[in-house]
Amino acid sequence: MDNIKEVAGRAPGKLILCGEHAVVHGSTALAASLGLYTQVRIQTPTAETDPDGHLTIDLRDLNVLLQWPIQRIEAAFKPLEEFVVDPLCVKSCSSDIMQCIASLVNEEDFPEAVFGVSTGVSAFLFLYISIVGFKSATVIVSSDLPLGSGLGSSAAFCVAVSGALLALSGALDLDALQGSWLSLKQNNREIVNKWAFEGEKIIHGRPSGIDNTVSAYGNMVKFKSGHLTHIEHIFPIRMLITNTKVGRNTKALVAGVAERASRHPKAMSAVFDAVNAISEEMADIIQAPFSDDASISAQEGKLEELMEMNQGLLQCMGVCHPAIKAVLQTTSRFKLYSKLTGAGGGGCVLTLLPKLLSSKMIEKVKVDLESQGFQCFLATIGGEGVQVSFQCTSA
Ligand SMILES: Nc1ncnc2c1ncn2[C@@H]1O[C@H](COP(=O)(O)OP(=O)(O)O)[C@@H](O)[C@H]1O
Ligand SMILES: C[C@@](O)(CCOP(=O)(O)O)CC(=O)O
Ligand SMILES: [Mg+2]
Repeated sequence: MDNIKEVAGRAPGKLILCGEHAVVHGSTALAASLGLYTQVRIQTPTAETDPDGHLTIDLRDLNVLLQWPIQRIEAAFKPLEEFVVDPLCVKSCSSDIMQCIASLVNEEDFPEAVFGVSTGVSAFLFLYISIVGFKSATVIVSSDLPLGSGLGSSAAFCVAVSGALLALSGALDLDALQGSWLSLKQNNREIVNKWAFEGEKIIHGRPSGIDNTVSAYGNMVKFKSGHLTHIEHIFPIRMLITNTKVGRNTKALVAGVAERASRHPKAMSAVFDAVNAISEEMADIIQAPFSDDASISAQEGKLEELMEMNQGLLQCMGVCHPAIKAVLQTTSRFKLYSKLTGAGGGGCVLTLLPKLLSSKMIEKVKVDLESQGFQCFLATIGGEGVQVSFQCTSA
């Protein structure tokens, strides 16, 4: 019998092509996975390497290392009369559970620069204790994604953590091949996605579920009121991603849009309806057949117009930022169309790069944006969703 020595999970970030924020209020949105991943490695110690039992989490991107004795975690959860550890029974983090988690997290003195880390740590502890219980482990998290920039790092974190923990618990139906990344079966993706959504709730407050869904399933999805439709994405889409490097927090931005919607219910409902129509049209264009460069250019022209309209409506929702406007102005000087992606308020902006745009011109746009202090990159769109891998030792 083999003993699991290390389990890893990895999950991609995402681009929202259309419909962010409105999707929280029931509109359709369109998103694609990104070829940038968050990786979570879980090492299980032996009685010799950790005789007293600890849970250690090493958040490499934030330079934060936390450790709790397992007994301390058990003591924190003692007030809960019934706390069920069951990887197959997905539950929400109740206020009682959150109080126990807060008693552990509040003991930590996070540096000011990593404000926001406590919600990620709380989500991690909730998932860990719910899925594997009061067991020792060292968990190492690292990501290719910029955190808090609209590319779904929170969802990639929750999906990768859930995938790795479910694999460790034995709840996934896998043909374990050591060392290689394993794709999950549909029913396994579903349970990873459900747990990740519960984690994302702790980080976002009121998530739509689109980010964790596209991270779990990969490729391109259309999403509305919790329902996912896979999009056949044969149309070639190239996007330049520009990170304004203005930090922001999704939870606060989502709450701000909800407040605006409660102040102006009729006007905002019209805004959300318009976004719904734009997302539906965009999905149709992406799935429509195309024959030659001329038909591609015609479809790109429509996508550009829809992106411009979506950006205008995001401004109506109050989630733009002067840095985002600076990116829009710069790219429009090159006759390119852009929109913010994710929660806005800073973060990343997408610019559609038409198929016939030369690499020399793309370079010029990048140089201009980077001279203003922004960071530009191209990334592949529509890759694999969550994957797991194992390293075992023979007992
Ligand atoms: N690699 C990571 N390590 C630790 N925490 C992470 C990581 N990725 C995401 N998080 C958590 O997610 C939060 C950022 O989520 P959010 O504000 O939704 O932005 P986004 O999802 O657009 O990156 C961070 O403040 C942190 O709590
Ligand atoms: C604003 C929203 O539509 C997307 C947020 O994405 P991100 O956390 O900024 O990557 C919120 C959601 O759908 O849960
Ligand atoms: Mg997020």
